[in-house]
Amino acid sequence: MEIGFLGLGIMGKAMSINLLHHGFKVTVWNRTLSKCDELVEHGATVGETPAAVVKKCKYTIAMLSDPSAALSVVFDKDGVLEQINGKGYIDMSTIDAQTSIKISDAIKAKGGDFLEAPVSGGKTHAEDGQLVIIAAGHKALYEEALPAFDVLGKKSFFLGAVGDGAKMKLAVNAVMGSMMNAFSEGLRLVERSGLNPGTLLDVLDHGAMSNGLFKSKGPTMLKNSYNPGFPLKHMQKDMRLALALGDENAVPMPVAAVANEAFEKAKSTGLGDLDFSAVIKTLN
Ligand SMILES: NC(=O)C1=CN([C@@H]2O[C@H](COP(=O)(O)OP(=O)(O)OC[C@H]3O[C@@H](n4cnc5c(N)ncnc54)[C@H](OP(=O)(O)O)[C@@H]3O)[C@@H](O)[C@H]2O)C=CC1
Ligand SMILES: O=CCCC(=O)O
Repeated sequence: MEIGFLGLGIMGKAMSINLLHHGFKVTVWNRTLSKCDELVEHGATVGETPAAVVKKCKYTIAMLSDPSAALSVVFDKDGVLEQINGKGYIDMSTIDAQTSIKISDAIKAKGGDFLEAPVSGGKTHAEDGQLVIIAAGHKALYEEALPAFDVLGKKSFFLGAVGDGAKMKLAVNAVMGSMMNAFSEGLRLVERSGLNPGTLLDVLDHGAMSNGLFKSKGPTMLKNSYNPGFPLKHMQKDMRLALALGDENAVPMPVAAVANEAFEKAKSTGLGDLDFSAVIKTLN
């Protein structure tokens, strides 16, 4: 089956290569078109615009940076809406529920089907097909997309109405952003107390807080290496959107609010394009 793929950043590139390696025909588009070249080497075809991709494919996946990018690709000239009649559109970007519903309503009004399917898991999970997919929206489209989701991820959830997947993803990242700040403080505390931060990783790993995040980010943070797996600017976007969701639901989120401030500070000092673990640098 031919799948369209819009957005070849860190995640989109890994995900579309994975689909190609598993025998899917993939037509790609990226705002910076030159990024499609590497995908062509893996067997992809290039569409000149989002509309051209949608026209060619039964369903199209998008993996874009933020709500404004997600809206632009759908609503702008040569965008998804122009060719969506009778087709499926699956937005896997991390965006807020309101944006997702706006996209869904427009697509349905033009005769298309919509599924939101944000993911938990980062670059290496995308490369290894180990993402966790948190879908909501058109159930039949979810079922149709399962062969692709089975390649991209290790587990897929279907939560129901459009917006519910987006909200769940924001809750997951609110926890992750808060954990990263607590972890950073622990590492600095141990270091400044004259202890070996490597030992902290070991102690944590043998206790109740052993987890994949500390295991994957701890060693690179000790090497002061912040090549972006998950860009810090996107984590700050997720914290901002999660806090707005908290506000809508009258949920106090003091821990996430402080974590958001740390990511905001990191962004304002030029760390936005580094991995989100670079937030530890705000503690220098
Ligand atoms: N990295 C990670 O670990 C994870 C990321 N996510 C989420 O996935 C999404 C993508 O993340 P990631 O791949 O890391 O991000 P990147 O910054 O690497 O890629 C962003 C993509 O969005 C495109 N884009 C940005 N603005 C626009 C616009 N106005 N119009 C069209 N395209 C645009 C970029 O195009 P161009 O190349 O032209 O700039 C690029 O293809 C985000 O929502 C992120 O929160 C979810 C789970 C994990
Ligand atoms: O949204 C990004 C999540 C990154 C991860 O789960 O490793």
